Amino acid sequence: MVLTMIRDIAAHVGKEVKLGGWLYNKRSSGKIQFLQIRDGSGFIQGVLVKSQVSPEVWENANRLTQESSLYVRGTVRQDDRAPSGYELDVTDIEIIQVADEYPIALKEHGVEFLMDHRHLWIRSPRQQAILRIRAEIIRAIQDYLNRNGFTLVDPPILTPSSCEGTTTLFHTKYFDEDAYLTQSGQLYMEAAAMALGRVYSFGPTFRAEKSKTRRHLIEFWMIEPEMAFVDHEGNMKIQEELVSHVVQHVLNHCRQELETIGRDIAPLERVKPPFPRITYDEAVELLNKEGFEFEWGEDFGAPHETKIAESFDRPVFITHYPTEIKAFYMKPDPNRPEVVLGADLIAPEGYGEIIGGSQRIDDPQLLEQRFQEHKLPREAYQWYMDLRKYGTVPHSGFGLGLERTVAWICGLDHVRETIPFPRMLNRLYP
Ligand SMILES: NC(=O)C[C@H]([NH3+])C(=O)NS(=O)(=O)OC[C@H]1O[C@@H](n2cnc3c(N)ncnc32)[C@H](O)[C@@H]1O
Ligand SMILES: [Mg+2]
Repeated sequence: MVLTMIRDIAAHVGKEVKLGGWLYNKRSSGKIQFLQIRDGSGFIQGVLVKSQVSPEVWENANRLTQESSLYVRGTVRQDDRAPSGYELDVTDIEIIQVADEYPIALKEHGVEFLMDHRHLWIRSPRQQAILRIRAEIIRAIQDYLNRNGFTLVDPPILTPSSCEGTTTLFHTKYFDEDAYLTQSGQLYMEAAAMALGRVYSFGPTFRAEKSKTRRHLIEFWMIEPEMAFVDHEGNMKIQEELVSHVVQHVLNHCRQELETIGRDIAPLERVKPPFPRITYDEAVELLNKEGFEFEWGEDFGAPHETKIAESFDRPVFITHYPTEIKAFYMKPDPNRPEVVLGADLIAPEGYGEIIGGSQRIDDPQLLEQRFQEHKLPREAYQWYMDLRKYGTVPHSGFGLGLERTVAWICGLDHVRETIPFPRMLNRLYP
């Protein structure tokens, strides 16, 4: 008798197998019970015929409650009517534990209730499907970057300074020094790029954002490629190739999961390079034509990004933002210093910014000037300044927000479903 997993059941048609799993649901028609069993790798229906099993086994089936854990033995039968294509003719049930009354019954629940029970909610088919797509997106990102000469480099989580402004820093003590949870691995990736050429980091980043929106998390995961000798346009080319590769990978490997969550894949099938590029100036003009009263120099909010994206059938780069509203490290356009050589990538369908990136300042004098303008503690950035003194080169990079990318590709309403245990304003549990 082989102990197998539901994902491998096709290899055992006609044979008796043993499965370990949980009872997802059950129904009975008097002399026959239908057990929906899940084992983490999939779902299968177990059919129990009263006349063909011992009274003990039949009684065990009666005792099972939602999410009870069990071993079940039976013969695998191919059945095209079954969602998985197979059924199990059950011969034996060994109960591991009869679960207490399961709080997430198979009916609608409020969001806060589900979030309070996130550690159980992730067992539902929909949440399993989203987490599987998230994992495939991570796999596709690493596949693309590893195949294109990038080296994974891990930046520190505890840092002495800010990267993306000082208003969203998480402060902590580092013995008797002040430290901050990383907002972005970028500055360290710039150092790594001067060593290894093309690098990327993939890890959690932290922003003490007081924003309670469907796109903001307090702890989110970011992929941050950094490339020596790559300019602004080269940076965008890599981004559009990466995002297109990821979407295609999900379409090729996650059809069942996309179906489970009811995702319309037509918008995803249009995600192919090159992506359109629109300058900040052109975007401001578009918004005003569309009835927004938008002033040059302001930053775009979600409604603005949604309206801009509606003019395109795939993700769109907005380039050349005003220098004043962007981070200190962004290289100004030599022909027009009031704008920077950077871009945000805006996803369609109202998902907004999924990537922020730019070419970096490589001139030591200009960087010194920026430290002063942004009132940054100079000593904490001495190492970063050294990169401009010992062989500075043109270089660029970007940060892809994993959860926003998952939300867009899955077509979800809120980023809370994109991460196993979301950290949001007023949510630190479970
Ligand atoms: N290496 C780099 O060049 C990255 C750069 N230092 C950076 O952090 N840019 S970013 O602030 O726009 O954040 C990048 C992306 O990170 C995501 N992001 C940024 N902030 C959040 C929050 N609060 N929640 C979820 N996702 C977030 C979003 O997709 C952004 O486009
Ligand atoms: Mg940004």
